[in-house]
Amino acid sequence: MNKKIAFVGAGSIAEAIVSGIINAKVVPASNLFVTNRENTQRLEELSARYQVNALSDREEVISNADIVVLAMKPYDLEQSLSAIKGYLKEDQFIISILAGVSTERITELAGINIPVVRVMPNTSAFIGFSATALSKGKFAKEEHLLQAEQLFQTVGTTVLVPEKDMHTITAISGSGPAYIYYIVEAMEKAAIEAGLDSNIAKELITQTVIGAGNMLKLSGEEPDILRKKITSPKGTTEAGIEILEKHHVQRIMMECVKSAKERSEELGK
Ligand SMILES: NC(=O)C1=CN([C@@H]2O[C@H](COP(=O)(O)OP(=O)(O)OC[C@H]3O[C@@H](n4cnc5c(N)ncnc54)[C@H](OP(=O)(O)O)[C@@H]3O)[C@@H](O)[C@H]2O)C=CC1
Ligand SMILES: O=C(O)[C@@H]1CCC=N1
Repeated sequence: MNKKIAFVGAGSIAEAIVSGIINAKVVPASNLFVTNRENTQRLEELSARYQVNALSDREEVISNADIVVLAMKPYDLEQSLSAIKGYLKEDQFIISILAGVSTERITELAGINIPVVRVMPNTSAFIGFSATALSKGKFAKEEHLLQAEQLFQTVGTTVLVPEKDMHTITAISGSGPAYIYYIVEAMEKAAIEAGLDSNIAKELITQTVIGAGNMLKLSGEEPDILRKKITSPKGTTEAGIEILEKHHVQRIMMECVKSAKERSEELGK
């Protein structure tokens, strides 16, 4: 892709995407520009690690870009856009990865009819395994959506969705890896508490998660069927799942997603 891409925000998700794009060799590092608010040490770090153009000069970063990726926290958006809006042009387009914030709000803050594509990736972009959802705003055309999709296909799988679904998607696949890590943390603690060597525990648990993920993707079977195949009558899994059922863990997970979705809605206000 022969486009210059500017990241405004140089945090964990910006790095995951930059790393994924560079590994996929679709956009050369020399076409990637990164800026942030004040942390120059972070910019130096990214420049050394990925050979991208990591610069404090926002004007240089924005005015040379074809695509501007907004990657700051939602509550920093207003201040950030007011600092860069003077350099934005209608022949560029914005990709926003901010949780909760609508394309309409971004256009309003940008103050020009610039195309905006809203994207929700996750940090697995770092290794090319993001699950990314995209939707286009009022001024975005199919070509913008297609370019954004092509870009995010380099860091994982993509789906096109109506913007109204973005809050739910943010709660499911944007935050989703964190829920899995949370469970992994607990499994590791239990294994170590039971006397297992921590490296052995980590290796077994990581491979278990990878295996379960690949089974979901490749076996064509529903998760409850896969689970039942592991659960022998009066066996170990049954004993474990009984505790999860007793504590209503599925219902708690549903509440977790609902709460994350509600937070996404709040962030957009
Ligand atoms: N982390 C994740 O898994 C995901 C995050 N997102 C979304 O991505 C966004 C970023 O998240 P994350 O990477 O975790 O956040 P981080 O806190 O890691 O990074 C935020 C970045 O924004 C920069 N920033 C803040 N204010 C400004 C400003 N005025 N101008 C330019 N840059 C600014 C910060 O710079 P400085 O350090 O100099 O202050 C920092 O580099 C959020 O909106 C989040 O909703 C979406 C999907 C997944
Ligand atoms: O926690 C957050 O708000 C962001 C959005 C999705 C993942 N991290």
